[in-house]
Amino acid sequence: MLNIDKVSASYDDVGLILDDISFTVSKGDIVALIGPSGTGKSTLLNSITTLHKEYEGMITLNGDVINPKKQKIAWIPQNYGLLPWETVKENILLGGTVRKLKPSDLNSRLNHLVEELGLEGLLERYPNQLSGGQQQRVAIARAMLVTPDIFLLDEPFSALDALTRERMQELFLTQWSKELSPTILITHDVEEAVFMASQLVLLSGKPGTIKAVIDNPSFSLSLEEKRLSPLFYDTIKQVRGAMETE
Ligand SMILES: Nc1ncnc2c1ncn2[C@@H]1O[C@H](COP(=O)(O)OP(=O)(O)OP(=O)(O)O)[C@@H](O)[C@H]1O
Repeated sequence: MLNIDKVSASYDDVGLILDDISFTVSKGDIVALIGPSGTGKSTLLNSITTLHKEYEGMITLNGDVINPKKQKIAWIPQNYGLLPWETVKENILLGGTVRKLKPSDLNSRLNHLVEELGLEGLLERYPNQLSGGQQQRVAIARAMLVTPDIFLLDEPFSALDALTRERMQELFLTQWSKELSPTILITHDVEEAVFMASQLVLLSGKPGTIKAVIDNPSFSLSLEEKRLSPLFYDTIKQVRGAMETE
């Protein structure tokens, strides 16, 4: 379980960005963080990865202070985080560095993802030779290469066209459901949040605080029926309503 306990984050030159944020993400949960631009969503993910260190409060994973050298964090940052001097294939394989897998297992996972994500023919290219959507799909492949202790997804599908985006949401959920790693998803798309998350945490204000926490009753529906279900639409309406109220 990922536990975020009374976290208040700041930047030296800017001051307080996030104020007293607490929530937990259990195995089997996907928490969507939604809220206006600048409420500190990415800062919270950066704090969990330990990249951002200016915060008070505690962030633990299964009771231990987070340590990316020991725990496998699959992180898709907003700028994709690809290494420009490595090829697409090398960038994807970086996702396997913490968990030691047999080369044959790693290769079959790689081949499966390359096919599912439509990356055939791009493996020897460098990131600057790819479109934004292609770079984002490489970052998704890297995050999904091995099962992590947690997924941190910062607008992971934002650069994809609408149909690819829906396919990637389904691909992620299908793979995720095999191991159920605690997951935080940042998205500006309410429909995406309700399609993917078991719980939605709404942030607002500057500094960002938690405005509402909404459980998603449509989470357990099958992928085939979810987008068509009244429960799905009712939840989207509920979330929009909560975002609009002061
Ligand atoms: N490295 C930094 N130094 C100083 N201020 C920063 C830094 N990174 C972010 N900020 C500021 O912190 C605030 C929160 O930024 P953050 O990116 O966490 O918000 P966000 O909710 O993820 O926004 P968005 O939805 O636009 O991605 C913003 O006002 C931003 O300008």
